[in-house]
Amino acid sequence: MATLHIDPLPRNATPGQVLRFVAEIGKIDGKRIGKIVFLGKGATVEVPDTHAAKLVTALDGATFRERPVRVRFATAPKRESGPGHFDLLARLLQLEADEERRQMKERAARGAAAGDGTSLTRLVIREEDIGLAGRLILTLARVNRDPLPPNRLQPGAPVLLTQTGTQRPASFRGVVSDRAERTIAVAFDQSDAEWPDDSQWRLDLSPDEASRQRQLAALARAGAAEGDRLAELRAVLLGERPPEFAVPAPDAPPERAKDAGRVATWLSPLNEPQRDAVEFALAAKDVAVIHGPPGTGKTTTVVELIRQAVRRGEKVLACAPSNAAVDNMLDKLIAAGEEPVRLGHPARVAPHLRDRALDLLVQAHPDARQARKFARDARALFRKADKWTKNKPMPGEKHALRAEARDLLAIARRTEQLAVERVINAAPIVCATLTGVDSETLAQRRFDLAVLDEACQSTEPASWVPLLRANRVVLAGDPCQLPPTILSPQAAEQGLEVSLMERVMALHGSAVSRLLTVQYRMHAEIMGFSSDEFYSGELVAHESVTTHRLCDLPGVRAEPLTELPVKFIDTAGASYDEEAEEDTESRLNPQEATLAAKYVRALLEAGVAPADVAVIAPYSGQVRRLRELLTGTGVEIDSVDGFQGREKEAVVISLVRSNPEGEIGFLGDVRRTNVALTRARRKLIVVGDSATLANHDFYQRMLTYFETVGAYSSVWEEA
Ligand SMILES: Nc1ncnc2c1ncn2[C@@H]1O[C@H](COP(=O)(O)OP(=O)(O)OP(=O)(O)O)[C@@H](O)[C@H]1O
Repeated sequence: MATLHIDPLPRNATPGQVLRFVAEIGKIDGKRIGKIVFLGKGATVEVPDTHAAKLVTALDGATFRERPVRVRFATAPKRESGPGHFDLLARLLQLEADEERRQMKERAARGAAAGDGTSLTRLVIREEDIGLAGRLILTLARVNRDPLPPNRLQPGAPVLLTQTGTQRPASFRGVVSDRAERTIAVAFDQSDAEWPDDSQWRLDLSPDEASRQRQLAALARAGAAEGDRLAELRAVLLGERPPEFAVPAPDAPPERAKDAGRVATWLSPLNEPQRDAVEFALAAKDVAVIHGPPGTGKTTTVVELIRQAVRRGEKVLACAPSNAAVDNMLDKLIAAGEEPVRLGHPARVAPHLRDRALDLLVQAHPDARQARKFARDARALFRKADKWTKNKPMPGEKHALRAEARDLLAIARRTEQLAVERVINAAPIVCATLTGVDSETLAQRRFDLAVLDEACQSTEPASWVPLLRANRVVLAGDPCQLPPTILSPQAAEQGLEVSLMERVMALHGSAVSRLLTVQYRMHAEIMGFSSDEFYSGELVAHESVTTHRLCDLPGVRAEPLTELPVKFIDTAGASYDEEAEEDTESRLNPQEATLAAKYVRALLEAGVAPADVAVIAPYSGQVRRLRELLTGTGVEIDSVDGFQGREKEAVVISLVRSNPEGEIGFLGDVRRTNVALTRARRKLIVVGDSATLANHDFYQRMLTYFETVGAYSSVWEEA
């Protein structure tokens, strides 16, 4: 097979479309084309050697969705080398920062204070508590105890708490640690600050400037590196040097096989392609990529890889772009018996995993207890020095006391730092978000291996933050699932949307990657559309899931709803019109929400456990409406982004868009829909308006698929 590179393509092009394009224009039987190795703003496609030259001639200059494409044999796409590349990324980060500020200003102007969901006003402090490793936790509520209005202050969000109604308002930076219908809890590092408790307060979302600074610093270091491991890794990741893999010498004794990545004892039951991927990644001296469609066990494989690396005495940095994805990996590592340390603010760690958070582990360490004692003693000395006002102390005595207190404080800080180092040094696995790999905590510490899960959801600048400390890197992800969120269209256009993983795959293709294709999640009919559309029909359902149904679960009644794996309910013609949500820019569709909620209740009535059901909507306005409708059911309701990497037995999707103009907004990024459609194990229910959706080829094909598998129904039949 030869490999061709086609670009540029629209970001929402699907593998199915690209393969059809190659087949039609190149006049070649679609079955003869191999797979798509990579798809981003360009595509790398495998084609038979005998047809390769002919295809390049036919396709080069042909138009794909009205834009001409360039087609050539895949060699490293040209990038500026070294500093040029990193300067460009730094400029794109700056564009993104400018756009973020512009949008915040615009929202503030439009929403005049609380209306845009980024602020909560008229708050009072209801409770004070100490938690999350000695932090002050304030629980705030509305003065009149009303429910909080819709807002974007999610747990983990950085916020600014400001006193209102005073001349010189105090303000404090914190992190949202919990949220309920009427209260919001915020964690503050300054546990001994003065809190005027009879005041009113406002909370504002504040931009995460620290994360951007870390990325800029990482880019500067990566660009300037010379003569060290970072410079070598950079050369491979920019395509200036081919990646190297350890190969066993033909006459090497069996015990040397592990040098080439061979695994003697498997720690979990992986299938053959997953084992091959682990060994391939262990043999990589620079970089390896593990990619595959939803549910093919990328995270499962990465967890085995990390454990095998640790068994070889290596230190591993396990990262992902979001807190949810890091926790997903952490969860699996803990379930496997590992004891990783999780960096980051404890409020951003899922509550059931917080005992692995660095701050909490340090707090329990004997050195840290000693440090707290030194700090207490120092404060006592300061107080003593301040008290001597009546009886005149000996000359210099106050000064000496203060000097002693300062020395003690310095010792306390060093002792605390030592405790941090000891906890981290004792852990072979450190987990963090990409930009949570902070230099203050990790100091000069290096890792043998950095693993980046959900790597396609990260921008390249963020990926360089952990790479600065790693000798080798393994990237795992799926270019057909969610891309990074970019606010600035200009930055996206100039390349910020292309993840490091996509770029590396485009550069080195299958020489650097292993593909997983057997999935362990979805019934074959749930999988079918996604497989044809995004994965050239290559996705295979493992026999343990091919025909599994909801009614096979204990306690679930057998009826059509639980026996059939897929159902699409078409709301066309029923006037279920979408609306813009008041106060935010989001969308909702109230009647569609009611219909989706009706199906959720029917599933629960049939005996499906609430924890096994999820409702997904692409718009946060609809998510909020569904949460209201399903309060108290225990069913999880979230946006697509909140579900990437996860699964449920039954999933109900509300597609929301329904308008006479046929506008589908960001449903147009079909990778988002791919994620939504591939979360269900045994039952997928989709509610949507075919009259709006069918204006778009992708959704037209989705509707045809639902018809083919007998899953199509109209809301009129349901009434
Ligand atoms: N070899 C295997 N044998 C049995 N079950 C497996 C195997 N590999 C993965 N699974 C199961 O398949 C499901 C999906 O695995 P995992 O979450 O690792 O996939 P993923 O590729 O990371 O998914 P996504 O693309 O959604 O992030 C999980 O329930 C996992 O336990």
